[in-house]
Amino acid sequence: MLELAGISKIFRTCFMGRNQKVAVDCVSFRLKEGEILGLVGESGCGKSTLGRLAVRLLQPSGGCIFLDGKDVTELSERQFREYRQKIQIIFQHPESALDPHFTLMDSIREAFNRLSIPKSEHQTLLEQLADEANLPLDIIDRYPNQVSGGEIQRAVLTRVFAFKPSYLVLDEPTSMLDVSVQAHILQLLKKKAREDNMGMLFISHDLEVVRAMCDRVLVMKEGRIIEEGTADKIFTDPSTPYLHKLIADCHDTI
Ligand SMILES: Nc1ncnc2c1ncn2[C@@H]1O[C@H](COP(=O)(O)OP(=O)(O)OP(=O)(O)O)[C@@H](O)[C@H]1O
Repeated sequence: MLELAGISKIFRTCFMGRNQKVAVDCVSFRLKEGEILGLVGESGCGKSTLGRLAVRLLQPSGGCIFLDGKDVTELSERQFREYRQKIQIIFQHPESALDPHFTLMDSIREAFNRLSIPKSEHQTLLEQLADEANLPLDIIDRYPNQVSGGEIQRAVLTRVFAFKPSYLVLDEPTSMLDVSVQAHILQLLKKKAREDNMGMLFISHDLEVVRAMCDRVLVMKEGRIIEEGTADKIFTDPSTPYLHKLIADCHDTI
């Protein structure tokens, strides 16, 4: 279980930190292994900040993060290293996750090396992971600028799957991809959640996708969670005007 308890993030935004922005305001939720939890809300409400807090890319201003029962909030970067593999994040712009000077294979191999996987096992493991992520092996020696956005995202997934994470934060993972590639990657993620019991925090503007993907949904407004429920309940019976408007705006853009 990944648990965030009363998590806040305040950004100090000008000289001497005199201006401040409360991006996340005392948010609590639990994510079970194998569960896909959606996070929706208007632009700027704090979704990405919350995702980054969950994987400790940002240090919270208050509250606690528990990973499988262990309080990891105050662990140093070195102490957190053993947990880092358990919780991974995938961003909207896949190219930002890969070094442009590395081939796709170099980036994947770097994960194998971090995991101290013997060289003799690299090829078999690569074939297995690339197959899962639908990454064609004939493009593996190319650089990120020589492949499509969908192929980069598949390479990112191959790399991330190598860590066998228990939890994955997905921050708009397919919004830059065309619709057919998007559908394949979403299917793949759902299969992974179910078969490998991976818990996923799925951040998206696309409420249709959230409805199709998620078991439960959190609705965020101005740094707080204002509504929470099963995907069916949230979308068929929204209880706040804010969520009504989000749903209506989403239909208008389709
Ligand atoms: N490093 C930062 N310094 C100062 N303010 C920040 C920083 N990062 C985010 N913010 C502010 O915190 C608020 C929440 O930002 P965040 O990116 O989490 O929103 P979001 O819901 O993910 O938005 P979007 O859907 O547009 O990506 C915004 O007002 C943003 O301007």
